[in-house]
Amino acid sequence: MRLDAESLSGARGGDTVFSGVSFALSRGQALVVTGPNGAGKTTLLRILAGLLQPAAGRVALSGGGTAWPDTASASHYLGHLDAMKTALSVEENLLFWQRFAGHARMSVPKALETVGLGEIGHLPFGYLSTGQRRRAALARLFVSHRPLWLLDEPTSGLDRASAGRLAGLMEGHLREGGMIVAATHLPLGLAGARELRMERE
Ligand SMILES: Nc1ncnc2c1ncn2[C@@H]1O[C@H](COP(=O)(O)OP(=O)(O)OP(=O)(O)O)[C@@H](O)[C@H]1O
Repeated sequence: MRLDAESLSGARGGDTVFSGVSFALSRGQALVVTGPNGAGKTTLLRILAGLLQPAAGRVALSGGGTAWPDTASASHYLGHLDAMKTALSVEENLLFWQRFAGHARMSVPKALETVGLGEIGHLPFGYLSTGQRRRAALARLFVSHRPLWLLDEPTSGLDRASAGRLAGLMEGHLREGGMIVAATHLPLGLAGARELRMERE
């Protein structure tokens, strides 16, 4: 499987945010996207996820077969917001995501253990601390399999131990042949990841 971004431009509100972004990613590879606030990292991730149209250029996923014909179907997109309902329990939220995304992988309790939240699946999501919310959102990556992880500031709100745990989980995904594009202001601890530095236009 291979992800190709060719001469991508991104625009928001009619203004060009970035242009001429090209990269290729194969199984087992990660790209870390860095740059100042407003450089277009989130815009790029949303284009890769199929949530925004590029202003120019194209995104192509090859080798995904009928299960993963494009990046929208092949990816987990983890944005700034945790995309969880505060009134539902953590488990209920994750069950929803598992049914929605399909390709069930781990059970919800197992995914919660994986992110170190084994004890609190029964709590309403709204009761969780900032870092616990982020970890619960990260559990979405494990309840359903998607080969491409698109992660926007994945360590935001995480303590050092949780960030280290996430680095290990991301490396596990790469070892299994997955791909990761992650926007970040902080080092993610991903050995061998390439960097795409974005600047404000
Ligand atoms: N919905 C929108 N309408 C108009 N402009 C937008 C919209 N969303 C983002 N922008 C603008 O697009 C530019 C790029 O924003 P983006 O969120 O992609 O940057 P970023 O690199 O992810 O920043 P940060 O590091 O702060 O998360 C910014 O100037 C922002 O104000």
